[in-house]
Amino acid sequence: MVERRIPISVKEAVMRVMKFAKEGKKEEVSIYECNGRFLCEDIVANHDVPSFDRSAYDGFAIRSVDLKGASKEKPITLSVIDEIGAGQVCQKRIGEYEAVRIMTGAMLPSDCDAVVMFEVVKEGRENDQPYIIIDHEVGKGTNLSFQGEDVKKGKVLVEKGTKINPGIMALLATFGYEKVPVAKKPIIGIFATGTELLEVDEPLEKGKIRNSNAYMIMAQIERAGAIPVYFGKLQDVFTVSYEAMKEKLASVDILITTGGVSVGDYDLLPAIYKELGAEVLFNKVAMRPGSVTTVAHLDGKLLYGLSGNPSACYVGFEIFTKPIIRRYLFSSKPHLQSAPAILGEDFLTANAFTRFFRSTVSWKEDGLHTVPSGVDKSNIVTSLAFANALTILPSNSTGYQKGERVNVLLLEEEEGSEWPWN
Ligand SMILES: Nc1nc2c(c(=O)[nH]1)N[C@H]1C(S)=C(S)[C@@H](COP(=O)(O)OP(=O)(O)OC[C@H]3O[C@@H](n4cnc5c(N)ncnc54)[C@H](O)[C@@H]3O)O[C@H]1N2
Ligand code: MOO
Ligand SMILES: [Mg+2]
Repeated sequence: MVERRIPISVKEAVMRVMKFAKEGKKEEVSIYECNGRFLCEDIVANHDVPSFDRSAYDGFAIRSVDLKGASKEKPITLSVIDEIGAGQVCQKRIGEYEAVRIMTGAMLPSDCDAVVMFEVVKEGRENDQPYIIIDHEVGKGTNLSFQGEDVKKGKVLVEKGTKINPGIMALLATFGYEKVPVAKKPIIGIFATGTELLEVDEPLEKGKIRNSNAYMIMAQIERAGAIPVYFGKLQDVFTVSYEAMKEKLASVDILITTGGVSVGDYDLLPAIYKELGAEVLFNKVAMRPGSVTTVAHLDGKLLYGLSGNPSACYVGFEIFTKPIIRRYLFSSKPHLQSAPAILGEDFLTANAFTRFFRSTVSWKEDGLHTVPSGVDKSNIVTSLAFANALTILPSNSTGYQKGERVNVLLLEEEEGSEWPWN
């Protein structure tokens, strides 16, 4: 008699996996190599930005008090006693009715409190001494960029676990991070199991298929921020598969297999977990696709038995493996980001299990819309190419109608969610 498996809810299954979530190791990499990596420490402003008051325009630094009462009828003349470009510092004292020619970004001389742009003054020269005539009052602080206006020292700017993007690169450089503290990428091993599998360079044969899961999972691992190591495919032969898994487990942080987790005669993973002495966290989840997803635990390492069916394999990874990788990368929002969306098509079949249909979401005037990205069956591979979301349809007996509000999990969004399963 075949083993009867009792399905547990997706939420329960994710909770069981997340009990093993931990922050990974840290390393420092050159700023040249950190784009796309995940910060393992918060980035805190270690000084004010800007760190001095500076001119926001090309013009003249003045003392606003000198221009009190200036008007068209009563213009005021200031003697220009120095000139500074960005990076230069004025060494002179600026006295009554004196000004300094100043360029954008240059430090405001300490005796001045405002800048007037070139465009609004009249320039002249007498006895080789330049002067300016101004016909209006200028308020204190005009045309300045103030110390700390951008950010004040001590502020937490970017939290650990955030993926470094071009804007964060600018912050790292601003605060002098020549070396950047990032999470070490976990190493995820992959075996594709199945006697029917051909490698990508092999011609098709009767009864055989090309192994697509390994390449898909490698790309999903990279998208999650980890390093995939593909150990090749395994025939459905117990001793060979067992020995190979046992050997490679030592060299990885997580081991993924695809296929062989259901109840078929050649589904060997349940017996392999037993022989390895691994604790199986679950082997049936009330979800489709991916109901056979199995996760086991051995000596601090997780073993993922993802389904052989491509769509089930894909979804199993995104729901159960990605958050473990993201926690490893220090994220406090490790799960896929969830968002409300409007169902773009009827989905009228009853669901005994929660359904995650591979979807294409797009913005319209009234919000995010979701439509299937292809046929909704777990053995389908083509729908995956166009999926940028998984639409969650909780189990019900009536199905769902076009226009209904649903939740989607966004596959490409960098910022995840803390817990999308409530
Ligand atoms: N009696 C039952 N049969 C099945 C059940 C069940 O509950 N009772 N569950 C079904 C569900 S649901 C799924 S999903 C599949 C899961 O099968 P396995 O995870 O055991 O995977 P395999 O049997 O090895 O393969 C399934 C399918 O996927 C193809 N495959 C396998 N590896 C790859 C690969 N690397 N690239 C592309 N395609 C692959 C394989 O050829 C099979 O067609 O079980 C149902 N059966
Ligand atoms: O695990 Mo299966 O994907 O539910 O079709
Ligand atoms: Mg099977």
